[in-house]
Amino acid sequence: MNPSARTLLDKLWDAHQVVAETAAAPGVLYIDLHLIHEVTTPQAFTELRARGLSVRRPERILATLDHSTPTTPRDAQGQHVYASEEAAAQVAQLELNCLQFGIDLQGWSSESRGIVHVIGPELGATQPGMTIVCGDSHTSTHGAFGALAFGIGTTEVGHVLATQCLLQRKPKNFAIHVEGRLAPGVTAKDLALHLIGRIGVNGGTGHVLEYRGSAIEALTMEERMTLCNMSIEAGARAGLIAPDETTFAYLQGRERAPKGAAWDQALAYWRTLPSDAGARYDRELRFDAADVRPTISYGTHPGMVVALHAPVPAAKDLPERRALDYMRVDAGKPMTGMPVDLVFLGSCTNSRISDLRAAASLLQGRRIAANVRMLVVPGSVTVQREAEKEGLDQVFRDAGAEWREPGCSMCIAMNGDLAQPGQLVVSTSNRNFEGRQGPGARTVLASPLVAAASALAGCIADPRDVGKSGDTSSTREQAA
Ligand SMILES: CC(C)[C@H](C(=O)O)[C@@H](O)C(=O)O
Ligand code: SF4
Repeated sequence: MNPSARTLLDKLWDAHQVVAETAAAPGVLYIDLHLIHEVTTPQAFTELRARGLSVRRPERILATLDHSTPTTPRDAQGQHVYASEEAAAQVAQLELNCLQFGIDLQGWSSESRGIVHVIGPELGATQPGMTIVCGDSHTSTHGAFGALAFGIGTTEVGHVLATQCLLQRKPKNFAIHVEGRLAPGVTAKDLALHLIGRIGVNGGTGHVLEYRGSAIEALTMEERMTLCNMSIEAGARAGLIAPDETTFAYLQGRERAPKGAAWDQALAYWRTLPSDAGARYDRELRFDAADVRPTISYGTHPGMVVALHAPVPAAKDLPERRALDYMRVDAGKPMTGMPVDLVFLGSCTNSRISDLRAAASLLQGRRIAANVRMLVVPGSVTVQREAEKEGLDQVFRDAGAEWREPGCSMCIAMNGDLAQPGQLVVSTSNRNFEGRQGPGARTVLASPLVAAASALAGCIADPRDVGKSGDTSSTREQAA
């Protein structure tokens, strides 16, 4: 054991802690990139105004509109149709705040607008070695690049706006080693759900999860983002993956990535970031990628998951019994075959181009079931344009799905996209608590492949069965 060996987290921390933490006080961490959106910023700007403060480094902020924005086209008068006055006011307020404080906003007219966690990487603003914060829990997504990225509260948003620094205590190191290869039809989403099922929704509390091993190295950047996105659902402060050639290839040439000599210099630094051999972790977990099967949630938190055809486990306590009741799920039976009302393909977990391609590969030349409504919501205008260039929008429309404008959409149901009470939604998003997708709505978290297969079958179905003769109806019979 080398006592000076450091983990990726240790290195990121050491490089950004400008005042050391003591037993009595947290340390001061310098923040490289601050992401902001319309929901968690209004009070922070109000506070700045009240104190007569300016924004310390406006050029270090990436601002976008995503949560409250409608995903339907403008009306006949060319106006956006907001779900509520509150939603419209949030958007107008961020527009005004950005204007007044000199912040560049990816607003309605920007070709770069989209879900904050989709556009950061897309623009190359998210880079290895950075500290990245946002008033949003799924900031963990950006850890896929070897950046220390985590969610903060609205008060802290104000601190970062004013000082570009944050008071923080260092989290602990938790290594998740995954060796081998995911089987065909098994995705990064399945891996994330499987992991949360294993360690629980509080399993990562107080820790940063560093995903390691051959199975992680084999993932694309978009798959790594899906995995890191859900770290917060395991209770972790953040997720991390060491930057490697896959990371560098993804970033090179992107709008905000370093160029020329600055690129070479950045690359040299980024290569020093991976955890040293012999570095010590506070906790470690190992499993084989081959253990992961297509996985879905059956309850009302992302830790209540089950392999696609496996029986739903019996409730262990009162909250679990309540969850099964709410979901109208029977213990002892598999989820496959359960009738589906809605399918949502979108959110910062699974709305990137590879997610849309995966779903489209199953929907191509087929029709979704008559009882199902399917919403396809690209994560950004960039994803939207690329999908349209490839003709994926037409594949979705021809299959009977709705092709929408980018935004958080039905992931959070604060923008007009929501399920009706009692409706069952197979959703590629990351949260499934009671009412998340609308009052009384029942959410089943799944991969884009499972979502597409379920849309086709009209009930929860296995993507590996699509195209096999008589498969989907036989799943339905099984349930009856
Ligand atoms: C609105 C925001 C504070 C919230 C979050 O922090 O995650 C949202 O993005 C969510 O997914 O629930
Ligand atoms: S897509 Fe969903 S999880 Fe992601 S930032 Fe938006 S509301 Fe939060």
